[in-house]
Amino acid sequence: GTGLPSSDIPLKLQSSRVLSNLRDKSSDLEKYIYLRGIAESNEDLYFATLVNNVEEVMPIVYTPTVGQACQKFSQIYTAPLSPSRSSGLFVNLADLGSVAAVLDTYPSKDVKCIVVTDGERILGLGDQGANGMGIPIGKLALYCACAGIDPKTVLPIVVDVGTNNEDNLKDEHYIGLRRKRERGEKYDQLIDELVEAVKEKYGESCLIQFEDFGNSNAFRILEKYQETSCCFNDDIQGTASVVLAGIIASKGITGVDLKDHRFLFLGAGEAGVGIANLIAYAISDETGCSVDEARKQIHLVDSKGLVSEARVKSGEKLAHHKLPYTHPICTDAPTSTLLDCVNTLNPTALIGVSAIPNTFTQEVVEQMANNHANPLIFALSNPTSKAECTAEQAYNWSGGRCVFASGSPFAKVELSKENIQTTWGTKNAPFRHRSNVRIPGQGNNAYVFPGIGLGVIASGATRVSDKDMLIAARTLAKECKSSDLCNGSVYPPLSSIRDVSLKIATAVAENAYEEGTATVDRPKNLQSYIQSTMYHPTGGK
Ligand SMILES: NC(=O)C1=CN([C@@H]2O[C@H](COP(=O)(O)OP(=O)(O)OC[C@H]3O[C@@H](n4cnc5c(N)ncnc54)[C@H](OP(=O)(O)O)[C@@H]3O)[C@@H](O)[C@H]2O)C=CC1
Ligand SMILES: CC(=O)C(=O)O
Ligand SMILES: [Mg+2]
Repeated sequence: GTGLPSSDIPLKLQSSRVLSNLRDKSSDLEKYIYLRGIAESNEDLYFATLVNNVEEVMPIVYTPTVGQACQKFSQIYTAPLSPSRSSGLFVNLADLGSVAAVLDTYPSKDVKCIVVTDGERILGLGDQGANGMGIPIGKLALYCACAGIDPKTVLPIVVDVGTNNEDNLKDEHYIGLRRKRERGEKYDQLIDELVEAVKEKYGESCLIQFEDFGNSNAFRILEKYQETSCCFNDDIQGTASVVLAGIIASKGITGVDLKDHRFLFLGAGEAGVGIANLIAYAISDETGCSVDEARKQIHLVDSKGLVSEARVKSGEKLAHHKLPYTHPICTDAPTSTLLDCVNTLNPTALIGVSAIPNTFTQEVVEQMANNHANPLIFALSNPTSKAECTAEQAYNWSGGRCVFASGSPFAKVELSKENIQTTWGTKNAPFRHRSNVRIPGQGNNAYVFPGIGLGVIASGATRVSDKDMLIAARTLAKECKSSDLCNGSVYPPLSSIRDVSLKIATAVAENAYEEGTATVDRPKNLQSYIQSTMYHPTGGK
């Protein structure tokens, strides 16, 4: 005998048992812990549960619950004594000089996809140090579930260089280095050694996704490795792609072309500047104007106010990534508050990536809705507790007329009849909301990074380009159908994510062949080939 129970329970049945146990748990964190246990003991069962119930289970393994799990990561940590696939790999400052040997401790040898964080900016929750491991684990779970990347080929990494989070430093259970963050040369050396060791061990086509680094490192690291290694920064580039997709798709509701929008961002960090740069690139690609010209219709607000030429002239040293957006603003125009900026700049789209909740106030949303028939209101900060406003607020304050998207999921909103204004839509809009139900789309990079990764891995691409992000955005936008738009969503349902990922992957792989970065011979039928490489949790003893 096998020593296993005698009845051979099919995976589907096991998975429905997991789901019913999950529903019995009293908190989301309990659900997270329960699922982590299953991931450790029965990978196929874990993925079957996630793949078949993505809308219900994703908010547990990913945002918002993963944020809470990171904050409690040291308390709930029960991983085995040696690194395992489901618990990831910690590369510490003390490993400088021997990072390759640390990679050798990982059970999988055929690694194709890595998500790495240094834990400094975990969602909108700030520095979580080594507890940030929840993020690479969660992101890679989505690679496997949403794009069929083989779980045997993924590697979650935390680069532990210390933390400035005092609560962690004081916590006796904290699993990370108990010191302040390394900011000097050793930091750069450690990242460099990791990138080189990955290439050496797993090859030039092993994909590295940089995730949730603080912005003083994120932009630098991306610039340093983008042209020489197979990598991208998900917060800068993946986010940009998904948001651009939502804006393109929103034309189906608003009738407004991408090039005719005026954008105002709350937040001028990785997500803000990443999105702004890709929008400008897309407008330039569509209209033939220069990227700098396109940037003139984009304004950013940071923690000190509107990013502008006046701030540079006053001697303020603005971060490098903000400089392309230091536009001249009429000096007597009020810009002290977000509401002032909305009045002065008259944006058609308001995009929140500040991690500061409740900043899209009733006045701000009402002003957007006074100015435009269907303003875009994207509250993209994660987790839910950091969202600039809720779906319900955005819809109610705009009389149901705004196009809303959020970083973390919000439930559908049913507007009371008297709260729906009849003046929605513009004469160009091919589609207008007709019902009082809104299903807000999730403007989260999870819609694109799995598909991009699948395309890169399947073609053996050795680089990830900004064009890949543009292509992924356009592909995703096409997958948003009128059945989605009629509920107010600018994204397809998450239940179709594997199909969406396959399409994104095919487009990205095609681009790798065009750009000459692919290393796998081009198959005759690219899409069916990529589909044939996708992992399906099938179980079996
Ligand atoms: N939906 C999605 O897919 C994604 C969502 N995000 C979310 O976006 C948020 C920001 O992430 P990221 O850009 O990487 O973080 P960064 O730290 O790089 O940037 C944060 C930005 O917000 C600004 N900011 C801080 N406080 C205020 C304030 N009171 N008013 C206006 N602006 C303020 C900061 O200003 P300053 O520059 O002056 O410090 C900075 O420009 C997070 O919550 C994250 O979860 C991120 C990636 C993907
Ligand atoms: C979604 C994501 O990557 C973030 O909030 O950081
Ligand atoms: Mg992130």
